[in-house]
Amino acid sequence: LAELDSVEAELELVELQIAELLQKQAELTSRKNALLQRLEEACDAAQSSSSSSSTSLKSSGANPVMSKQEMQRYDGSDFPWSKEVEQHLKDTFHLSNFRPLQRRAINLTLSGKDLFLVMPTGRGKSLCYQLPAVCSKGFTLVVTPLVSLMEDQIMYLKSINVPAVMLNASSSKADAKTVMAGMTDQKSPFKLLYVTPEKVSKSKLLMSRLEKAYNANLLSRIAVDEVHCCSQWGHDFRPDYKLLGILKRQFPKVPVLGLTATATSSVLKDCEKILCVQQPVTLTASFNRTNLYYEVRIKDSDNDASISDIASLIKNRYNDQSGIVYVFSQKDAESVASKLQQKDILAYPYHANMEPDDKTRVHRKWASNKIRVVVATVAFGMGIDKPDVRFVIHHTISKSIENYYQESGRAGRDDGPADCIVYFGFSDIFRISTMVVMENVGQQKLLQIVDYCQNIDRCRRSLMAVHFDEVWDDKGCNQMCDTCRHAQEYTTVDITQHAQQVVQIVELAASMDEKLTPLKLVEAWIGKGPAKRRKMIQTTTLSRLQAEAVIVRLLLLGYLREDFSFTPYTTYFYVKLGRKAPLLKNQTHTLSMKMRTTGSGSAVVSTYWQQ
Ligand SMILES: Nc1ncnc2c1ncn2[C@H]1C[C@H](O)[C@@H](COP(=O)(O)OP(=O)(O)OP(=O)(O)O)O1
Ligand SMILES: [Mg+2]
Ligand SMILES: [Zn+2]
Repeated sequence: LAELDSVEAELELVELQIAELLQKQAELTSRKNALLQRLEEACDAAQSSSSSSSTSLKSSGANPVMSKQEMQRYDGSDFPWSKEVEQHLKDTFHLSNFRPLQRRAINLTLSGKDLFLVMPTGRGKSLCYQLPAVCSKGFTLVVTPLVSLMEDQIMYLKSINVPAVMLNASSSKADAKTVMAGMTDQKSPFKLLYVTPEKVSKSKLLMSRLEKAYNANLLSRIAVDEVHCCSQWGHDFRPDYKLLGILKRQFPKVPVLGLTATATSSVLKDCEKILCVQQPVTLTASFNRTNLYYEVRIKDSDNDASISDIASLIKNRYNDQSGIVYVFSQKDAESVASKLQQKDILAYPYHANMEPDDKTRVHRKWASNKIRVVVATVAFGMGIDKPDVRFVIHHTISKSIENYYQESGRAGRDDGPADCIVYFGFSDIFRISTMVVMENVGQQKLLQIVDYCQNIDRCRRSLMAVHFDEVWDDKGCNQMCDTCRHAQEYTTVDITQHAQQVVQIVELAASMDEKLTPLKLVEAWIGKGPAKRRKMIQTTTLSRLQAEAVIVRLLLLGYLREDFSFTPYTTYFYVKLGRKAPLLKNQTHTLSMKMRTTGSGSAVVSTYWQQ
């Protein structure tokens, strides 16, 4: 029986090793593919003539239906409509330049192509149908999921003297009648008609008017905003969007333009089918915000210098500039704001529990530059569209990379340089972990952002890109993240022995039926625990920060894992051995991690690894 046990243990070990190798294989394969893609792209660029060679690289937004050269033609301004387009950009929309892909999208749709446009939020998708609408005969039909979005757009268009109307469940009979009549009026009393998908699927009257307009060549274009709502795979499925295929079937000559910020290719494929558009050109703007500098600073739980660090950044580097400091809780919002105030910084707190009037007041003051800094929870989000935010500092990590991307992305909307700095503290991981414990993939997502913070193997941008199905190579970063900027200062350290020590402590605790919080684990290991325990374990020579870093690494890699325990008042996070822990018993198994050798810049990071 004992022999059986030992064979089974060995078998388990082998299986783990196989799993590890398979994972490594998958990683290498995906890196190989990314490199092959780049090579193909480079060859493509070098090959100037043949227009038959086509690529289908999602990362560069290219299309199987169109060659690269053909596509580039649409970046030009030698189309019959180009003069008019430029004119309206400046005189009607009061904008000086196009943002990436806007001109291409506008030229494509004005050429009559069916087009899917994928761009991150706030990058300017609306202009890509509003501007063509103004330059075309007749009107553009815009399908939008929410009446509030419609109202916002119509208010904006009225303010710049572009006539636009809407039809939805709450339109009055008289309004609807005027709109219906206007649709076939050769003088085009409006350039854009906003409707809900329900109107299209339920109103025969609307369809009959659209048909008349179509026959009179007055239906110039169909824009389907938030097009991912068509697909059940998307996160916002709307049943009425499923019926919008009728538009292309009835009005085949009218170009369709689908717009979304959701980039998944399976969703887009689904939308194509539902809208009955065949092989649309798909333009995917990168989610990479090249003007943002990403940086992670280590927060020392022994001696939290983050507040004074933040204060000195605000006073020196961001003197007189606008920014946001995101914090974990309402309590933190109050306390961090008041600590900053003590350091003579005019910072106001903002959180969900404030009176609506107070919230509006803080937002207004900040938007009009009367105050420069808001210390906020994530409640400060919706409707924040200040262009000149120069810094977004996270006093505590976000709960996922997607959240971090959105929150930090409020910086630099004007395309000017801006900084996104996150303070990464060991104990914060477990504060958030117990908060998201009920969410389905909460832990998984949290570990991803922890990996983002701790991983200095790779460019911060490329770690983020994975979440948007993109490949941003490290060169594209242009040293706009701290790992790329400080690549010289890193060294790879063998942490096998450290890992073995940690595993021993966890095993010892388990044998004594003691539950270990991460804090207790660190303290035991650095020799700060009760004397009795200190005798039984091997303490480390590592500093506290280094010890924490190793433990986080072991959690990320699966040598340790979390174990939650609920009381009526709170949730506890305990550390247990992970499924990979047995691998450390194997003599040939080694573990290493990259560490920063000497600190530069902030005093907060300087405590990393002394060689
Ligand atoms: N070329 C440009 N130059 C400067 N600002 C621009 C340009 N194009 C658009 N904008 C501004 C106008 C808006 O205030 C802001 C957001 O545009 P908008 O079209 O509403 O974004 P969007 O539709 O892509 O985002 P969402 O996915 O959130 O709907 O960008
Ligand atoms: Mg939009
Ligand atoms: Zn980088």
